[in-house]
Amino acid sequence: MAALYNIPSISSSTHSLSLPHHNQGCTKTAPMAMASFLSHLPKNQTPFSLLKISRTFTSISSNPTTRKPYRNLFQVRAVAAPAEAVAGFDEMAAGTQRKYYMLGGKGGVGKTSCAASLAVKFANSGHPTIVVSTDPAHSLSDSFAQDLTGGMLVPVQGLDNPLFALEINPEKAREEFRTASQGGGGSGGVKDMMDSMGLGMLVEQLGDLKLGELLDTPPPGLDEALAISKVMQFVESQEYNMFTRIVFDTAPTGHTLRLLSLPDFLDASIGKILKLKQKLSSATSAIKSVFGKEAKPDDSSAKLEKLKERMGKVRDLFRDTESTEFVIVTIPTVMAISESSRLHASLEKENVPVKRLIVNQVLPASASDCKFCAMKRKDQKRALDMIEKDPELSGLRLVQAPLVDVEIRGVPALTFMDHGFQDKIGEKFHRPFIAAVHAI
Ligand SMILES: Nc1ncnc2c1ncn2[C@@H]1O[C@H](COP(=O)(O)OP(=O)(O)OP(=O)(O)O)[C@@H](O)[C@H]1O
Repeated sequence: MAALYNIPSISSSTHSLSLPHHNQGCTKTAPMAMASFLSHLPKNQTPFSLLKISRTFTSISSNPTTRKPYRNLFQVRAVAAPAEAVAGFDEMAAGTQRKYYMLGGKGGVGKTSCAASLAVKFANSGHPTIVVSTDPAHSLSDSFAQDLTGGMLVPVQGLDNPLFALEINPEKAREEFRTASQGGGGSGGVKDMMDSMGLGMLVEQLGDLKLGELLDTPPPGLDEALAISKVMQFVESQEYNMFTRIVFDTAPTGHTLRLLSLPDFLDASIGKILKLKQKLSSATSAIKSVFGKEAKPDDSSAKLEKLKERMGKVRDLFRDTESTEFVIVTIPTVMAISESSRLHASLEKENVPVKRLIVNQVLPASASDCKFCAMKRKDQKRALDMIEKDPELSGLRLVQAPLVDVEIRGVPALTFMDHGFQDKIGEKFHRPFIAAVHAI
């Protein structure tokens, strides 16, 4: 368990983090993020139309030698109308109380990019933040252009304030379930022993469900629920109480819905497993006493009970209106909006608080008026009108994010995306947005 989440220790008195490697400090690695960002630019090409990147990087190369902190070396600026480019995220960054944000929606709509962008926004607003991907198909590493696959919290490079990221390995979470279900001296052990005595058939007869199948195929959503429960365990500890924003990049819609129904499913299935274990263990004790063997204590039932309890906590977290908000991410297409509407209905049914809808990849008005763009914009407009009429979605606060013509990777790009977010309230739909990343 400890190996699975090798979390760096935190000195709460100084609010600084003891990092696993001395050179991973948040303020020292902006050039790496920038270098990584720049590595995606085509050679000898003026960068993309939406980003103008200053090529004056002399200070970047000198810093590793001088070891001066990189604080404020880079700024991402909205060149067009910065005053109006107020991020729709601002409201979410307000307040000092700890908040959990779960971002979810249809596959590929930009959940990870928005979760990463939101986390950067929180950190830049002074919130020590943790962003966790619980989506079994991770892309948070790609989004931050950093390797986050090590099963430990990694400081995100290029920020002044603490932002830590983590991708949770679903295979390890599943393994944890198998271990808890089978347990030392549990059904597996019992079956092996009884097999060795030629009594394996008895185990089959005692089983009132296909135990093997259940153990080998954990219920859908369990890996993600376990991941969330893990994060809850450590962030609830004293050591982590400085973190005031926890952002979850969750798996696509279907998975989320299964996750929400999981605690009830587990109540039923764990109940069955426990019943079966009881039958097996009393049969085994009787057989062992006949053969004069000592019965080994079985702690797997306690583990299963614990698992059930942890899943219950995840269920409660999702429904906690005080501290939690589920943010639906969508794109302006009829299909995505229809799915978001269904997702909202299901979340409401499950009493999960939803206040906001992020509409990502909205075509900016500045995009050239080629036939394709004009058609696309018309199409998007139709989809956005659909939101206004949709009984599930019309009541949500709408945050729009522009479609950008660069791949969103690394902190500067994610910050740029944050500046591009606009609140629909008081805004005319479609605003040109141009950002410049400057090395000062
Ligand atoms: N506003 C945007 N403009 C341009 N590209 C974007 C935008 N948002 C996301 N993308 C790109 O779309 C792709 C998918 O984004 P992302 O991984 O964030 O989606 P996702 O919903 O998390 O996907 P999955 O469901 O596979 O986890 C990425 O290549 C990302 O860079």
